[in-house]
Amino acid sequence: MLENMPKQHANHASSTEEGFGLMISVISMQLINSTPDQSQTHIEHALALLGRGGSKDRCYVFEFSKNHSKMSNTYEWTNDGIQAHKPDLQDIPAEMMPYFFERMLEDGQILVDDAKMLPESAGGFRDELLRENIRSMMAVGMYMEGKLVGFVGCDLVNRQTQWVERDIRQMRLVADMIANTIARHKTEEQLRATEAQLLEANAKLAQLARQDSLTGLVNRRGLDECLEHELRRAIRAQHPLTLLMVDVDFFKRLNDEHGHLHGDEVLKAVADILQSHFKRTGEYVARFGGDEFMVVCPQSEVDELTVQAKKVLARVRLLEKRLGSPVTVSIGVHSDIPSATTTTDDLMREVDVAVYFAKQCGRNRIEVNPKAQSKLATS
Ligand SMILES: Nc1nc2c(ncn2[C@@H]2O[C@H](COP(=O)(O)OP(=O)(O)OP(=O)(O)O)[C@@H](O)[C@H]2O)c(=O)[nH]1
Repeated sequence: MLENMPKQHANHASSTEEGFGLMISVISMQLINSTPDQSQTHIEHALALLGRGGSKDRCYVFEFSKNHSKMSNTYEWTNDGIQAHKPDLQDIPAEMMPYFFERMLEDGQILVDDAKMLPESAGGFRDELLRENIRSMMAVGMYMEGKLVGFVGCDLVNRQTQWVERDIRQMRLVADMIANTIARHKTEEQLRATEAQLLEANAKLAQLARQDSLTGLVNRRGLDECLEHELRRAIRAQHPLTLLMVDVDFFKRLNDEHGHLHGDEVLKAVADILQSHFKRTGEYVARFGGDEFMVVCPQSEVDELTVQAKKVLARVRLLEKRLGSPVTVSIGVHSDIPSATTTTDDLMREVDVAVYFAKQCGRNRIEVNPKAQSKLATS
């Protein structure tokens, strides 16, 4: 839109009320539609239009730190041949220009017709203007919710003017529009940040809801979801889905004799052993309940898994050395190439049967569900 306004019209646009009205409506349209990521371009375009329209040499926005102890030049437009100062004007401390900060905070504006005429008390401020060859300058406060947050200003370099009421009025209008735009962008950015934090917190909660806090394994709820997913895949692809149920032997007695904390250590150690054995893509280990674990292995053969399960039995027995109490587990294995009507409950029931056999046959052993053996043998 600004680009559509010819430069010769933009120049001196504010010299008539009509021209100024047009300039304000162009600036307003662009700022209303701008988003936080376009803020730099749109606000600097607004400053350019203000500068060209009012024959200024430099127009800028400064923003104060929260406690008004510092200010930084955040947006700047300079006319052809005029040096830009934005990079040098960052984090300027109030002590460097007490005169300027006091005036701004008290009056909400500063008008300098001739920098050379500034009083001695203007010290650092006057030096800065003269260093930049600025003769006349004007700055008008930007307010958000009644609080001074910065200012919009302009300079004349190597030339001088007598500011009139109309100049101030025009600058105040632009300052209000820019302040509203910055405030809106800040709110939008805060909203986006809050939204991102909420999404992250929700994802974390969802993960926690599926995790067993003692062992860090997937919990029963997570297992149900994963198993459902794997079952559907196995049905579609007609490949075997194998489950191992691992149950610590005489765990109640172990708790009673060595204490609950010791029992927890045993559970964590068994979880670690299982995780280190079943980590092929698609395999996962879950804590099913108190002292029961479930291992889900898609596309694996029973023989292959039985070899792994034997290694697990051996490693669990070795825990006695480290933990000081004898530990063994019983493992039930069930495998099926599921039909369209197979459910996760069917699979769990059958693997439970297998672990029951293992317990009945003396514990510290592996039993494969006979149904799995016969079905796989005939498939
Ligand atoms: N330390 C500890 N104990 C738990 C936890 N969750 C469940 N338990 C205990 O685990 C024990 C499970 O006992 P049972 O189901 O009787 O099984 P078991 O004593 O291992 O007997 P078998 O399975 O027949 O060998 C119960 O005493 C529960 O209180 C836990 O998070 N930590």
